[in-house]
Amino acid sequence: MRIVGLTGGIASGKSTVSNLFKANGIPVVDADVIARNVLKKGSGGWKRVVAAFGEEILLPSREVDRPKLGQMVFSSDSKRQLLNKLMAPYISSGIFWEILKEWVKGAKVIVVDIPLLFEAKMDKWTKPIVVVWVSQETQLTRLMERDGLSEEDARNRVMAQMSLDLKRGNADIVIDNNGGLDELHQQFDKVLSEIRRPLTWFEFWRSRQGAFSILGLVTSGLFVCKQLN
Ligand SMILES: CC(C)(COP(=O)(O)OP(=O)(O)OC[C@H]1O[C@@H](n2cnc3c(N)ncnc32)[C@H](O)[C@@H]1O)[C@@H](O)C(=O)NCCC(=O)NCCS
Ligand SMILES: Nc1ncnc2c1ncn2[C@@H]1O[C@H](COP(=O)(O)OP(=O)(O)OP(=O)(O)O)[C@@H](O)[C@H]1O
Repeated sequence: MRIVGLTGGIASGKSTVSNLFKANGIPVVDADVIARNVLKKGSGGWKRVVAAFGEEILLPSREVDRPKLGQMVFSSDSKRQLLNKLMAPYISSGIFWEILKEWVKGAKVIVVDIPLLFEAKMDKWTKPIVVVWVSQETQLTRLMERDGLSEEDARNRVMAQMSLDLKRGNADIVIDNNGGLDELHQQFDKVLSEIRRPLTWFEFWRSRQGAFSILGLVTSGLFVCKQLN
């Protein structure tokens, strides 16, 4: 199985690109969706986060007030590190199970959309790594427009992540998303043909089909040995 890493910065266009993958029949594991489930009322992650940050982060419904928690953690490095530490084990195991589900279904190529792929050192598990890159100016403009944030709040969120230029330097494939959607689609078509190229042997053995082939080979090998004895 080929596990493609999709990353970038906040509001650089990862979800826009991952929707294109889905529209082309490639399964996508989305770390933001997994992280949202980790904070669902009553879950293990919710309990740990509420114990650490206090009930002031809860709405009257006792769901986490996400904008309030966001405001807290994106303006304080220590609070953000604490939240990351509490949530990381749940997020990584959630990603693992989602990948396993796709493996069981027999997927040959999957995309994992992880905003903090490099920061969380998960880049070693994915190949190729696709970085959706924009200039900081475009990033701030799109972030402020999409989430209705002030410039200060938008800057805090951008600064909470590794710089997009550094991420670009560690990418196998870069999508420059500063232009319009037409330009993005043109680049995406090239990326799609790149990630659909035939699997390497390593990727094949890691797929469900490969594992069954190994099982078949071992079983027939054992059968032949038994016949010879
Ligand atoms: C702080 C929270 C509650 C704010 O929620 P909100 O709905 O406003 O934002 P949302 O979850 O949609 O995230 C938007 C983007 O923010 C960025 N982001 C989220 N968490 C972090 C973080 N800890 N550090 C840096 N950037 C982050 C990502 O680019 C993400 O795509 C939420 O982001 C959260 O639970 N973060 C911690 C979990 C995490 O690390 N998520 C990233 C998945 S790898
Ligand atoms: N090429 C483009 N032209 C114009 N707008 C775009 C383009 N690509 C993305 N956008 C817009 O920019 C905003 C951010 O894009 P998107 O939500 O895909 O980013 P993201 O990287 O997934 O963000 P997050 O890290 O917050 O999840 C959205 O409002 C989206 O519609």
